[in-house]
Amino acid sequence: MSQQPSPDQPLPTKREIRQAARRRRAELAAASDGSAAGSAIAEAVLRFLPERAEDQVRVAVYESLPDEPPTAPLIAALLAAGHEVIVPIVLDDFSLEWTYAAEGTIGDRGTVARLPKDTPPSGDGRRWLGPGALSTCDLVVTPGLTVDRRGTRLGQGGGCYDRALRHRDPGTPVITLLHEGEQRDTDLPREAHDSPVDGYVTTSGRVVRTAADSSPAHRAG
Ligand SMILES: Nc1nc2c(c(=O)[nH]1)N(C=O)[C@@H](CNc1ccc(C(=O)N[C@@H](CCC(=O)O)C(=O)O)cc1)CN2
Ligand SMILES: Nc1ncnc2c1ncn2[C@@H]1O[C@H](COP(=O)(O)OP(=O)(O)OP(=O)(O)O)[C@@H](O)[C@H]1O
Repeated sequence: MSQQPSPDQPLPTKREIRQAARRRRAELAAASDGSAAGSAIAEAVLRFLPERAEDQVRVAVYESLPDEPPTAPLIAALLAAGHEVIVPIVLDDFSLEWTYAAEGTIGDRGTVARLPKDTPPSGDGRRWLGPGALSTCDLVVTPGLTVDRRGTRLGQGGGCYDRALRHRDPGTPVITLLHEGEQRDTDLPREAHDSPVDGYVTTSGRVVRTAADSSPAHRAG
């Protein structure tokens, strides 16, 4: 995405950018080869794993919705390599709760159906790991509609990841998955709660590290 702002037009709001990004996502998803995209993402994210990847690492991912860059092959590849994968459930206050992803259960949960707090886990042996589980991860892979060159990420607007990322270890890299073409050349609006990401991976398998930024919002919280 590369809309150039014109000097006499007001800057678009997050809401306007989000609406345009959702429309664009629907078009890109319809034109995308999901199977190639899933493999490209899995390969690229495995390459992004921190150095000690020969050991078991813990990675936070999410279960993708139909228009999103597909995550099922990534989750399967991480599990096959012996890593731990946690995925989020969203609670009614838009905070995220985490549970282990297990092969065979991928995609069978409503990842955006908000659950009342204190809902017991359903399914064999599943347990909640607590919102703080993100602090134990070696890599966090987030959803997002677009990311700019400074690493500002625009999500679905619930603020779920903005809240959740406050729990991560400041040294843990955070990357967003995008369809190729969703990256943004002009700056997104950044608010104090927005936690910039370290990079993004596209459905073409491109790994892009976003510029380090020391603005006050960086690593906020
Ligand atoms: N695949 C995927 N999982 C994800 C996210 C995402 O973007 N993609 N999230 C990224 O943050 C979190 C969920 N974000 C959410 C943001 C808004 C609403 C929401 O407003 N829900 C409405 C109903 C929406 C519907 O049914 O379509 C509601 O509960 O009233 C829910 C979840 C966690 N899991
Ligand atoms: N740490 C927080 N505590 C409370 N509210 C927050 C926090 N972070 C964000 N919010 C609120 O969440 C709402 C959505 O924020 P924003 O538009 O930045 O979402 P987003 O980044 O697109 O969504 P997401 O993080 O779910 O991908 C805003 O009203 C914001 O004030």
